[in-house]
Amino acid sequence: MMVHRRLLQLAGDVRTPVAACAGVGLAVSAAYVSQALLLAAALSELVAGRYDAAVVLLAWAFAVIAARGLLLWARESVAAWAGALIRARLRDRLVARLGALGPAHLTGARTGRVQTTLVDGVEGLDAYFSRYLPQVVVTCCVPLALVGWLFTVHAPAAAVLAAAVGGVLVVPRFWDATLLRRGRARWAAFAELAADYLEALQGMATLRAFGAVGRVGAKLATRARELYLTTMGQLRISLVESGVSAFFVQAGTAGAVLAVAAAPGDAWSAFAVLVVAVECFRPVRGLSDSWHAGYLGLTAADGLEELLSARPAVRDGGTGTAFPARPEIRFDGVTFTYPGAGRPAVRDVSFTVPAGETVAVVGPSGAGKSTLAALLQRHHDPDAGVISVGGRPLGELTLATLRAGIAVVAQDTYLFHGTVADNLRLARPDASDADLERAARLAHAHDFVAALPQGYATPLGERGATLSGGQRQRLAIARALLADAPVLLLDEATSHVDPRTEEALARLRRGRTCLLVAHRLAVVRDVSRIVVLDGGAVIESGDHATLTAAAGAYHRLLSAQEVRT
Ligand SMILES: Nc1ncnc2c1ncn2[C@@H]1O[C@H](COP(=O)(O)OP(=O)(O)OP(=O)(O)O)[C@@H](O)[C@H]1O
Repeated sequence: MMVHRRLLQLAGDVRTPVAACAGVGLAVSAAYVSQALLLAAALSELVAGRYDAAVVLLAWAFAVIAARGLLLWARESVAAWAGALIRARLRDRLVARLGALGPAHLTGARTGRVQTTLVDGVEGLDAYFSRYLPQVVVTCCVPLALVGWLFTVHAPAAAVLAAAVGGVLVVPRFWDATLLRRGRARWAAFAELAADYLEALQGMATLRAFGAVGRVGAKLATRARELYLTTMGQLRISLVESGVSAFFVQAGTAGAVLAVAAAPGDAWSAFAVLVVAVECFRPVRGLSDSWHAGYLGLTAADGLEELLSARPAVRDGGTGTAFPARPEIRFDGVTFTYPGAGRPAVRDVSFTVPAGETVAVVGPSGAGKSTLAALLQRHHDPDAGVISVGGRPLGELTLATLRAGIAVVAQDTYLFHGTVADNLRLARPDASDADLERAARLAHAHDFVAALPQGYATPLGERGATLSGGQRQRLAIARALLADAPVLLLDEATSHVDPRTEEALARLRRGRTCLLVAHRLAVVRDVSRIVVLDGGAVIESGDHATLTAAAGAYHRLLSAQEVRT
């Protein structure tokens, strides 16, 4: 019986559908038992020569058979309904959990593993909760109830059956720990294989460019073999379990017959023992039939445990729901080290972005620019120092308020597999078609969108694969315009842009407090102040003119880039 602590906890979330499946399962068992006992009673009446009574009992038995047909149909329908409900509830819960964990979790975990949990894990749990767990309930209730009743009819046979039922329920438990261990190994192998496949598909162009397709194919084949070996290991355990169960079922039935032979009673008790010996093991056979459902659920438990017990990088403990209008942004002595990293990514960083103005953070690769952007969005919290908007520390606002107050335009825009309109409405689901067009016009995106085969209703393909980088970025600008957030974060968004995109970006910045992160100084224009970051620390700050005149780090960075270009 594959029951796992975490799966039982999760069952609490889907108590009603699981209880409904178990209820119908018990009703089906009751129908089997009633039919068998009616037949036993009819046979004993026949032996006694009371044919009329036998006919009435047989008629009842046929009625029960018809009712059982209906109950079996109901069991399938309820299992399908419960499965759909369970899948939806679990996915909602897991997706909400992923949302709370944020990008900080996804940089630590392999996307393929998370995807395996969300898709295969949830599918596995559907069958576990809608079929296996209800059958566990039936298996625990029906044999015990039947054997208990049989003690009132034929005590010696009941004692033999009680021992066999005890054996079938208890002895296989000795293999549970091994089964769980092998299940974990199998899930780990399965999730790693899925993650490797996803990575190989996503990086196919790079693999081909470096002639590495064959090598990666060989690695995938090794992984697939590991999965095969762990699956076979688990199946071997299941065969031992099935053998032990089959032994107790056969031995119990034979022992009950021998007990009747040794102490024969009337015809009714003999027939009753025979039918109970069959019926009390029927749920056990049903549980063996659902073995695969139990096994899938058990193996998925670890992936779910990993996801559900992961702690979010930041706590959503704020209560403020009003994002300040035209706020000033302040970084005050901010220090942050990534978990597991040896040294801080940013150290004692202090600067201010005045309300409605733009400040650029520049610096070489690894200087800490993206880390500051991530801290502003509270993907992480600083270890020391405070970041505030409009005088309020970020932690005072709810995460939803904070994120609604900051619009982000990055160099590499993520577009989803939907239409242009769907992607724009990500920023404002209630935006009208006219709103979309207005934002797209301001972002200089309308003309190319209108030229697409279905205009705003054109599907964009995965990650917006059917558009150029510049077109994707203009859609991102339109999205940010629609969001109408008071704070703007431009993360390398000004690099490699054409003049029309630059004009759209300038329009977007107007009136908003903007933090502009840039690697190349040539793209930093029209900003109030430049903060030069190196090795995680602010080494200089000022406007273009003073920094150039100072001939310091900014000057050296500028000269180096001019030489390179
Ligand atoms: N998830 C992470 N875990 C551990 N260390 C990280 C992580 N992300 C970044 N770092 C480290 O933090 C430091 C700052 O990185 P960051 O990405 O902020 O630099 P950057 O200035 O944005 O660089 P680039 O211009 O190349 O994007 C680097 O030393 C980097 O290796």
